[in-house]
Amino acid sequence: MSGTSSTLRPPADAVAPVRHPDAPAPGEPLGSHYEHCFGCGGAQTHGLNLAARAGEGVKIIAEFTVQAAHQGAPGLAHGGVLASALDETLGSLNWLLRTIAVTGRLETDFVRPVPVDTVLYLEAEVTAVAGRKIYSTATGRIGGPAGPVAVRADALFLEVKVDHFIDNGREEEIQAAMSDPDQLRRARAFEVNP
Ligand SMILES: CCCCC/C=C\C/C=C\C/C=C\C/C=C\CCCC(=O)SCCNC(=O)CCNC(=O)[C@H](O)C(C)(C)COP(=O)(O)OP(=O)(O)OC[C@H]1O[C@@H](n2cnc3c(N)ncnc32)[C@H](O)[C@@H]1OP(=O)(O)O
Repeated sequence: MSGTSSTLRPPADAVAPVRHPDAPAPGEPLGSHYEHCFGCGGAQTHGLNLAARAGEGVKIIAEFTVQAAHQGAPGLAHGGVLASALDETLGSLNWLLRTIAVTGRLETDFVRPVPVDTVLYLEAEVTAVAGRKIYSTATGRIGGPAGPVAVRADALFLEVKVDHFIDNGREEEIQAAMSDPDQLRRARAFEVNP
């Protein structure tokens, strides 16, 4: 069973996404946007350690290897972890638009079980933009980049200002991030007019 709810269908006045001229070149690794990010941060022992790179157009390609710490049923990846991998890949599209956006809605189809040690080959693409709304879609394949689809998702991201994090994040981490020049540099990479 699959399907997408009407809130994830772009409105009639939506426009095609535009890759920002200063976006990372196709093939370029994106690195982590925040070292403590569960999805891409190197400082998270049980995180996904998802490695993403820019694709052509407004596309991202990423890989994630399912670890024993990611199990739900014996020897199988937890569905929430797989949804996180899709969410992280979709979130990485921000690098190509140079926009800061957060997930508003994420709809996931779990098509095939994904065993521990499996490499999930992920691809995400922005399909349309309408004002602050960014519509995107992603797949996760197993057995190789052209293997069968195991998971897929459609999403709506909402553009936000950096204040979204400053106003809502726990004080301790916000202070640490704001006093880290490397973190500020990464945050600026998402802003059109840094
Ligand atoms: C100095 C420190 C800096 C540190 C930062 C460093 C780096 C960060 C930079 C970039 C981050 C980059 C990458 C991140 C990568 C991966 C992470 C994965 C992504 C995530 O994991 S991120 C976490 C999960 N995410 C949230 O934590 C969001 C919580 N949430 C909210 O914060 C609000 O909910 C928000 C902002 C989403 C909306 O709030 P809002 O007030 O701005 O907007 P509003 O409600 O007015 O809606 C406007 C129009 O969107 C429609 N709309 C809204 N929500 C909708 C929904 N859910 N479904 C369908 N339609 C929706 C309305 O219906 C209306 O539509 P219309 O205009 O047609 O009426």
